[in-house]
Parts: sequence; structure tokens; C-alpha cells
Amino acid sequence: MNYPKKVRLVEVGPRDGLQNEAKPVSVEAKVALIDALTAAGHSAVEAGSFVSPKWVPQMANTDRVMAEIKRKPGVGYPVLVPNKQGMNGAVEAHCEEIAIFTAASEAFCRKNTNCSIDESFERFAPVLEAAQKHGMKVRGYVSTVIACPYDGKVAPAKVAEVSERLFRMGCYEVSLGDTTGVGTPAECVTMIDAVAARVPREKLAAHFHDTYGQSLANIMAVMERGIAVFDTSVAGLGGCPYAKGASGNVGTEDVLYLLNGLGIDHGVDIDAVARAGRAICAELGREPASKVAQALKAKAA
Ligand SMILES: CC(C)(COP(=O)([O-])OP(=O)([O-])OC[C@H]1O[C@@H](n2cnc3c(N)ncnc32)[C@H](O)[C@@H]1OP(=O)([O-])[O-])[C@@H](O)C(=O)NCCC(=O)NCCSC(=O)C[C@@](C)(O)CC(=O)[O-]
Repeated sequence: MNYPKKVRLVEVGPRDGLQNEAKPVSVEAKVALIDALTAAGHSAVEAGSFVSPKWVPQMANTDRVMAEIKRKPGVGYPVLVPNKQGMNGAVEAHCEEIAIFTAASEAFCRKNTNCSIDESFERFAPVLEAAQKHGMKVRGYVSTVIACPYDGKVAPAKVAEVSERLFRMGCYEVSLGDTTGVGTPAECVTMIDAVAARVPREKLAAHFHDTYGQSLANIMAVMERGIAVFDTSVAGLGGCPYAKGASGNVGTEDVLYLLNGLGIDHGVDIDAVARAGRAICAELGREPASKVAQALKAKAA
């Protein structure tokens, strides 16, 4: 097997994990979660979004979260920014990294951000300009890289085209999102290879949701194709407000357990992540979705 020796995880639980939860989560609980995930050894923790509070109410307190977290040197705390207005919020909150997001399918892009794919890039232009001015790093997301909940199957060539636009625009990394978690390993490899023909492989990350239980198999398949950055969510929290039925991101604990078994370096303490997961699940009044988190919870009881 040709796996990377080292993998970098981007913990997206505080943003992707929480954005779909109906119960409002306090600033204090979000700050405690982000600080605990940082202390667990993560080098990137996505901390929130500067989007419309009418569209995604759960992210409305991101400015206060950014003001209160203990920012550890060397750790990235990206926030989602869809447009200039969101960028103004990120600048005011002294964010050092943002993530811009679009999709490979027109229907999802419109449902998610109320604009076409081309229009999303028009919105990004002033955002990138401001990011350069303020010395902020910019990550890019492409949603619906396998299928769209409205338009069906998505062509790998379209994913490659959108990814290349983000990369050429100045994103240091492009994260490829199987938003609804429908992909299987063979489809994911085909998609990754198509994108890697236009964007260097080492600039790509994979963002899998576990709706159909394929995410660990997909991670193994794309690791063999040279992908070494994965977005994961503590306790397997998550879903997308604009993709009905999509379940959580692949659980951080599940991925750490897999990587530990393969002897792949990652720098994150699985028990500390699991404790952070139990705390936020208690706050939400729900059980962890991640299988490994469930097993560790039973062991700890
Ligand atoms: C993109 C917009 C803002 C366009 O929304 P819009 O309605 O088209 O924007 P608008 O410019 O016409 O403005 C309308 C109202 O929104 C306000 N507004 C406008 N922009 C902002 C802003 N930045 N922050 C706060 N407020 C904003 C603006 O001030 C105005 O307020 P009003 O006058 O009605 O009171 C909206 O569609 C939106 O917020 N969508 C939510 C997008 C989102 O957060 N989706 C979930 C994250 S993406 C995801 O989960 C996928 C990913 C990344 O994880 C990968 C994967 O799995 O696929």
C-alpha cells in the first residue's frame, strides 16, 4: 500500500459540525470546544462562518467566538466567507485565514449561496483582494464533487474546472467536498485524478461526509492517490443545511483510529478529541455519530 507517512487533519466540527444543529450553541461552549481541539494537537480548527444569520443562525456568534478563543501560534482558525460583507466581518474579527466556498453544480450553488457558480467567483474577487491586503491565507471549498442533491451526478471534469479556478485565484489548498456523502472509493479516485490533472495533488484536501458509511474507505482510496489532507469533524457532527439527509462529516476519532492502525503520523491525541466530542454532545443533548467516539465513550463510562 502506498500511503502517505504523514497526514494533516482540518477539524471542521465547530463550523460544519455545528452549523446544522437546531439547538443554539453558546459562545462559551464553542470556545471551549475550539480550545479543547487545539489542545488535542490539531493544527487547523475551522472556527465559524461570516454568513447571513438568516440563512445559518448557528454561526451568528462567530465574531465573539473569534474574540474569545485562545489562538495558539502555528494553528490555523479558518472561517467561511461568501462575499465582501463576510470578509469585512472576518477582518474586524482579526481572522488570519478564511475559506471561500462554491460548488461543482449550479443548483447546489444557488441553494447554498443564492448565486450561480460564475457569480460566486465574482463575489470572491474583492474578498481575495482584501485577503491579500490583510495578509490572510485563503482556502477554497468545492461542494458536490460526486453528486448534487438537486442535479444528480456531477462530472469530474466540472469539479476539476472549478477547483482550478479557485487554485489560480490564490487558494493555497482546495478542499473537495462530497457534500451528501454518496461517493464510493472508485468514484472518489476518478474525481481526484481528474482534479489532480489540473491542480497539484499536494494542494488538494478531501472532505467526506459519512451518509452512506463510505468515508473511511474513500479516505483510504484517495490516500493511495497521494491525498494527505482530510477535513474531519469531532464526534462525526455535521451536515449541510442545503443538502437534506446529508449526515455528518467523517468523525475525527474514526479517522485518527484508522491512521493509528496504519502507523501514519498526524499529531493529534485521539482521547483528547473524544473528550471534547463528549462535552459538545452533552451540550447538544445528542450522542456522538462517530463509531470510534461511541466506543471510547462506552470504555470511559
Ligand atoms: C451567501 C449569502 C450571504 C448570500 O445571501 P443573499 O441573500 O443572496 O445576499 P444579499 O447580498 O442579497 O443580502 C441579503 C441579506 O443578507 C445579508 N448578508 C449578505 N451577506 C452577508 C454576510 N456575509 N454576513 C451576514 N449577512 C449577510 C445582507 O446584509 C442582507 O441583509 P438584510 O438587508 O436582508 O437584513 C447567503 O446565501 C448565505 O449566508 N448562505 C449561507 C451559506 C452557508 O453558510 N452554507 C453552509 C456552509 S457551505 C457547506 O457547508 C459546504 C462545505 C463547505 O462544508 C463543503 C461540503 O461539504 O460540500
